[in-house]
Amino acid sequence: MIIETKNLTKQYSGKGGCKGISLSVSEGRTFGFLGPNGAGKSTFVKTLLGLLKPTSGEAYLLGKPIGDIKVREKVGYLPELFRYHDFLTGEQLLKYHAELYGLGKSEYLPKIGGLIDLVGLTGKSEQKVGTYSKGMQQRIGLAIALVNDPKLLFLDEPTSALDPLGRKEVRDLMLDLKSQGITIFLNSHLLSEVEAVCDDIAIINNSELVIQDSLAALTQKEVHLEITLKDQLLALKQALRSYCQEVVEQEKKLNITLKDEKEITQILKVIIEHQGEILDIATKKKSLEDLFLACTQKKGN
Ligand SMILES: Nc1ncnc2c1ncn2[C@@H]1O[C@H](COP(=O)(O)OP(=O)(O)OP(=O)(O)O)[C@@H](O)[C@H]1O
Repeated sequence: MIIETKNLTKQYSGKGGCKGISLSVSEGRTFGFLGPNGAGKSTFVKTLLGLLKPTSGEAYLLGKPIGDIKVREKVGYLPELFRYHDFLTGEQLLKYHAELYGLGKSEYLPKIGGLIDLVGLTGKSEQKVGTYSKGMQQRIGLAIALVNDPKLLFLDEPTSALDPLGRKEVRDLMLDLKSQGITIFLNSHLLSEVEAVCDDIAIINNSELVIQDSLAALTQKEVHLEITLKDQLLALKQALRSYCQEVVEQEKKLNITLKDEKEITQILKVIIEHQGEILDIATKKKSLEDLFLACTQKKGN
């Protein structure tokens, strides 16, 4: 496991923060960490990065207890509330962070230009960061997070300041980094972004972990089928009940829940065998939004 925590707790004077979080992230995966505002996401990430001291519990990055200097050299971080040195140019800022990572000039100089291009700041590297727009500042932050060629990358709301085109570019960049085997820990409120790039997710609510699994397992198990028939057929409904997890009837509409989409063909066969005439059919898979709402509305949010 590249990240592993056991009952990790960080509270502020006994309140807020994150509580008793036990989760694990496998190497090479893109992990989405979700939760409502104030749920404890940033606290958890800052604790893993050694920016906050845990109140209790254990945490390991790359197999070593948090705080290990050698491990920090392999970790990249884009904070949620980024604020950089206004008086430096983009290029100077990147060089400064490369040196903070202990990289020698011969290591970092050849890659500065490539990083500037990668985050879409071509032609802007000589400009002072103080004159950058918020989106440009977030882009330079992303370049800083990549300057040490991290094995593990923490991105806290990496597209919050970007326009739709910029969001797509960063999404593609995340997919590219993933294809290079980099593990990404992504905090995001944009569920469509999480659905597009993440393999696994965890949802945190009121400081506590509610759920953790692969995105596919959490969102694609059940299929909901809504079928409108020309006539109500009692024998058909009875036959369907023996095949489906759940059949709810609303006049001529049947709302059917199946364990798997492979069962759709069988359902259609049963309807045809019973001379049922289908007027309309729609399928709906459980979305990440449904899951998020179910997990975060339970405890009174
Ligand atoms: N420095 C602090 N002092 C006191 N309480 C804090 C501090 N930082 C965070 N908290 C509290 O801890 C809880 C979790 O905050 P955190 O910033 O970790 O949430 P988050 O999930 O990242 O929220 P958001 O999605 O809004 O960024 C909140 O109740 C917050 O008020």
